[in-house]
Amino acid sequence: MNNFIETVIEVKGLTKIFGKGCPSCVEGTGPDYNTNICPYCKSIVACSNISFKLFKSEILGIVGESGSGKSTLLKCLYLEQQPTDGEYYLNYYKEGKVNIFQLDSQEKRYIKNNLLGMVYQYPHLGLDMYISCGGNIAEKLINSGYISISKIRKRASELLNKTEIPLLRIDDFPKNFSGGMQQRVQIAKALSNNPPILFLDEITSGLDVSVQAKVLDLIKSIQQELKISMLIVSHDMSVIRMLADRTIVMKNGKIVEMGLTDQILEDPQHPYTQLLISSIL
Ligand SMILES: Nc1ncnc2c1ncn2[C@@H]1O[C@H](COP(=O)(O)OP(=O)(O)OP(=O)(O)O)[C@@H](O)[C@H]1O
Repeated sequence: MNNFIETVIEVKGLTKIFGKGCPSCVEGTGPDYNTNICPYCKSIVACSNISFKLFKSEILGIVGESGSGKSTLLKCLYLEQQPTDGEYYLNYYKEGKVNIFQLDSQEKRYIKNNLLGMVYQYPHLGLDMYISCGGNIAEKLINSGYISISKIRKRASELLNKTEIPLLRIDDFPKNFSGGMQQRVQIAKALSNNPPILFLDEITSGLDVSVQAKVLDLIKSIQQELKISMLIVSHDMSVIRMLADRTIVMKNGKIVEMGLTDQILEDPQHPYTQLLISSIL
């Protein structure tokens, strides 16, 4: 843990409620009640008072069953969704002294284009299937300030090389690629502007087991080489076991357990975590 001393993200009290909400939403939902639906106003409490830190160069896993609030949390952090409440600090932006959720849309766009990368579960969310693989990467590079065509092409080639996509496919459309290859193009695109932080949402769901293993290996080697901080969401404890240094376990919108992945695997404290782990043993 000594390597993980610098905090790159700090999240405090993040809550996202779908519906009109009421003062009892947060207290009336969660794993103790086995629901994320408020019994009083029937709103959905997707994320409930979530607080954690992401450290420099670590992979932090977020695991939980479908509906536990993982994707909503990631969407809030990638600034695609505005939370109902909470604070979000990035040490790469104004030395971590400004609550990112309170910024205007222009500043949020700057942060998305320069500091954050995202790899989605479904490649069509991260890629335009009808522009070339190189064109997809170029789009992101242009958004982050690249203007020289030759530099863009050079950077795109470097990224394809890093993500093990044959260079001769640079002008092909991602719609003609296999699922595993589409995920690798997404990873190349997400890395193109050298973001210090990368979010990954269920990136291996829907891939064959052998392809899953290759994508996970790629993520691991990229992280080791580039030392970027990653937040990886999965419902699959074996994905988290393979990648994450620390793990957050979520259920019904709340954190039930957080700690070193090895510790959580060896000595899970919460019954829900014990259940998740028994599923992979
Ligand atoms: N736009 C929305 N409007 C209403 N409810 C939503 C919306 N998005 C998510 N929810 C609800 O919020 C809760 C958390 O959903 P979320 O997608 O974050 O969970 P998850 O853990 O990522 O699960 P999955 O892996 O199935 O996506 C669920 O009950 C979901 O139905």
